Amino acid sequence: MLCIRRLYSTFFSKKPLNYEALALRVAELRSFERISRDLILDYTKANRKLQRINREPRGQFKVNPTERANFLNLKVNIPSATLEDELWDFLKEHWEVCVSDEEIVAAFILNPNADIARSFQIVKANFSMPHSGLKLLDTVSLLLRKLLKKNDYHNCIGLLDATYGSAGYKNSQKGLLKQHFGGCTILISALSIVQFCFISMALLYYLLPFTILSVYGTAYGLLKVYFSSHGERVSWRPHTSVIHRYTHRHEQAWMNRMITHFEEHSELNFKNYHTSEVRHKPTLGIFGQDEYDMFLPSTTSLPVLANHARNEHTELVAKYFREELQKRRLNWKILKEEQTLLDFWLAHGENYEWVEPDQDPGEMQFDYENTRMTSPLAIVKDHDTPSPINHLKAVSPNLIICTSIDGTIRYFDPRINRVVDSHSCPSKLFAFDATSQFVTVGLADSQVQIFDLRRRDAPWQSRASGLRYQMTNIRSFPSGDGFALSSIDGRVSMEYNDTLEESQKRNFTDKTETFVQWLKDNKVDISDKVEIKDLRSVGQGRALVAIEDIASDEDLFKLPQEVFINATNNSLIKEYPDLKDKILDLPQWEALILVLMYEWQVKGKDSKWTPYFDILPIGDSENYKFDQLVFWSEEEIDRLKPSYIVKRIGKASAEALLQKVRDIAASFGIKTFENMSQSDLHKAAALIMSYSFDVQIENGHDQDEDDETDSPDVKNSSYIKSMLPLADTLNANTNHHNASLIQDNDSLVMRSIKPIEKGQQIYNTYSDHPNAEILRRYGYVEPEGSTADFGEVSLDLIKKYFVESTSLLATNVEDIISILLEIQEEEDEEFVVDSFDCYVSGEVIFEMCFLAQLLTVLAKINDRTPFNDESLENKGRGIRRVFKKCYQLVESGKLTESLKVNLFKILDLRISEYPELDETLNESQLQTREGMSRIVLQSELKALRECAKGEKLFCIGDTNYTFIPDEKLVNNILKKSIFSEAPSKKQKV
Ligand SMILES: C[S@@+](CC[C@H](N)C(=O)[O-])C[C@H]1O[C@@H](n2cnc3c(N)ncnc32)[C@H](O)[C@@H]1O
Repeated sequence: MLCIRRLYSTFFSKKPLNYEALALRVAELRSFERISRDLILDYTKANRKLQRINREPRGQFKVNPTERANFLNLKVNIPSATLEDELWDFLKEHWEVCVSDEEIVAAFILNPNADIARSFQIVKANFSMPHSGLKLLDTVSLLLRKLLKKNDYHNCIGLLDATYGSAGYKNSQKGLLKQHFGGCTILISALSIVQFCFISMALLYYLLPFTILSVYGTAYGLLKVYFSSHGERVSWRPHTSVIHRYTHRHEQAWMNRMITHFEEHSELNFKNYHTSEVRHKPTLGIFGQDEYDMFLPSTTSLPVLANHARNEHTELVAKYFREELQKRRLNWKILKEEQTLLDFWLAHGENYEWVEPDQDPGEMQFDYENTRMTSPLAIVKDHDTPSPINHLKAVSPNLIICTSIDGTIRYFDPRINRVVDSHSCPSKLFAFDATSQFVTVGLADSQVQIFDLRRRDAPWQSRASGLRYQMTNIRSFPSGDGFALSSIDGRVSMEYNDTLEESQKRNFTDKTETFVQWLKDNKVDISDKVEIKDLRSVGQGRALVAIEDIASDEDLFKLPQEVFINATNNSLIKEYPDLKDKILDLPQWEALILVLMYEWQVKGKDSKWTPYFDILPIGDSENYKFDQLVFWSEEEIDRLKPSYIVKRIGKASAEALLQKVRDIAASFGIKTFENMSQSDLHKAAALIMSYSFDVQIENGHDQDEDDETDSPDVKNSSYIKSMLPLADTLNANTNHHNASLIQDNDSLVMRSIKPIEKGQQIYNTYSDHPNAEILRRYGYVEPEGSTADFGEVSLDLIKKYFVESTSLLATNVEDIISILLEIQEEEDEEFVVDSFDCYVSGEVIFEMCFLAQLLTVLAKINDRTPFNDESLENKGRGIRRVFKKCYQLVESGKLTESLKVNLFKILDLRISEYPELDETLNESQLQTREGMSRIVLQSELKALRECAKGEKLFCIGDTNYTFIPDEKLVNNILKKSIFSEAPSKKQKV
């Protein structure tokens, strides 16, 4: 028997198997009495085997398919479709046997070549066959699975309707239920009758309904629990009966599978759902609100995913599913863990990988942390002193970016488990976010750096954030074109990733507009003829420009006292009235630095002057320009040599002043005032130096004289050092000065002092300073030269000249100078100073002529009667006589001929100390520190050369000096013995 069965089971598929052989075997089959299921199964296998052979490339028959079909007139290559048709015909011939056997049905439908309609037909027929006992193969499920693989949801649902959802099936299920119900009732009744034997009839009468009810009640409860679909994508709508749930349980199970499949294959799974829907919703409330608690994204909100183009088909299928679920009393529901993920996502940002549909989000987080804990080698191995990771984000399956507080950013490739790139930021890194294009980090000092992922070696942008305090978080906009920043004080700033230039421009203009509005809100009256313009392109920051022609003496704006910041108008004394006297007792500088620091640093954004600070270099990084000499490095300062400005920078006195301010602030006992940073103090001091005004208290505006060091206290001054918004927006230029600040009762008015044409800049004056001093105080230079430019000749150079060029010895010269200093004291005349100005007008300060005249005459006297070895007392006597004679000489409008020669030589000596200067500097060079140094040197050199021309050297004031021979003066002086004490008349007698 076994032998016959084996024979039957390989009747068709035995070797050799080809089309001719199979056809012969089928013909042979006609003679069989009864066709067994094994034979049908074998035929199916053989037929499919031939189809498979067709698909395989063949070694020997490398001919094209049409030729192959007729090779040697043999039917060696019958198309699969023909074979499949033949198989179908064969099955139909033996339909009854086929459809009653799941194995045959499965063999037919599982082949890739099987036609769906035929599969459908055969499965449906198989399903409708009455079955006794357990089915070994669920052909419906097999076909459903196959259809799902092809994403053929319509046929899936069609098959479901025709099988598990069909009325016949449901009725059969109901029948089954009834049978169970009947069976149970009989069983309970039988048990009750048995009980009857032991208890009284009356008791049975009461007990029977109770027993029946409790049995059915328990059964119902169990069924309900069993069919309440936990953890599935679809669930029964409320109030769906247990009977319905029971009869439709396969339908529900398959709908669940189909939807999960659809979501995963259409990339509509939960991860993508977040990115499409949730970000538009302010709360999570939309989930679980009603029974249709999961919405599929609409066409417009569907995410555009790189590899899964969204298409209308997806939309239609989604709609179709919704309708089908409704029909079946089913809901598409959110899963608990997804809700958790959603919370997690909202709190931590997206891009956390959603690996499996039922993955625990907590685990995902853990996994990432694990990445750092379990793979430290990969992450830190190329760093000697690794700092712990403070942020981490996966921007793609191939790239995880992690950062450390020390400013390191590392790029980790999870595929190879290695850090593939890393770089460092200049300071501590507090906040981070990344998109597929940009990495944005928040650093110390409110700096933000944005890196383009394609070029990570240098930041794409570095900028100051809009926030003052330490950043806590950064979140990139979903659109990727900007980010939101938060800081520890609870502020949030929104910023755009536009190009640096665009963003700076926007920031700059926004700040100016806010400032102008603030001025108007504070009753600052501004003429319509002026406007604040952006002149950064020419290195002048903000500036006031005429937008209409302006006549002389026109008011350009009027500032009420309320907008000034000074010792009497500030929040510090308003909030701490007890400090008022203390502050007024301070010198001007100390007082203003303190009140300014309080407004800027302690009050911060709560200060009334915030919009003003936002346009000052201290608050506007785009207008950040602290080029005053105190900010220059030693090397930069060296470029200013031989200008004597290098000796007057005043770094040490600035430090001392700031230390004093610090001590005073500490004595105030204000906690928030104790942590002033040195760099902020420097900025405040530099700001006051270049932006403050000295406002006269009684008699009008008194422009700042040199009060940097010894100013009296505020209370006893005739002026008060003040910050004047808008007035300090005006730049200055000694050549183009066209407006001045004038006191007008309680207000200050900026008034034009000459006609100003439309488009011209309005220039105030910062007093008449040469370029070197303008640079020291204000950090800029006038490229065409200041009208007040001068070069300088030092006392040391004059001494050196006389020692090297005359008979005077160095010690003698020193004695002469010390005696002259005494005379200077006695006579209250100042002619021995550290350096002498030589103006660009060609004039020199007269004191220089006078000193040189004295030394010239003394040298001539020394030629005749050397006095080097005389006692100091004797020298003093002689030098006093020379002083007197020279004084008389210059008073009579005369100088000696040798003085003229010596003065030219001294000037030449000074000029020779300057390097050769290349005259040509382009616009951008002019704005660099190097360029400005050169301008300073050029300005000084020009002044010295003008003087050396001699045209105005001896026209000092109203006097045009004439020259006499030196001998004449010397003879006159030496008429007496000048270095020995003249005997008194009494003694003579
Ligand atoms: C009182 S503020 C004038 C307003 C300033 N431009 C601004 O944007 O805030 C003085 C500062 O302006 C700049 N400044 C003034 N006059 C200038 C000029 N003629 N050329 C270049 N910069 C000038 C210097 O940086 C100086 O420290």
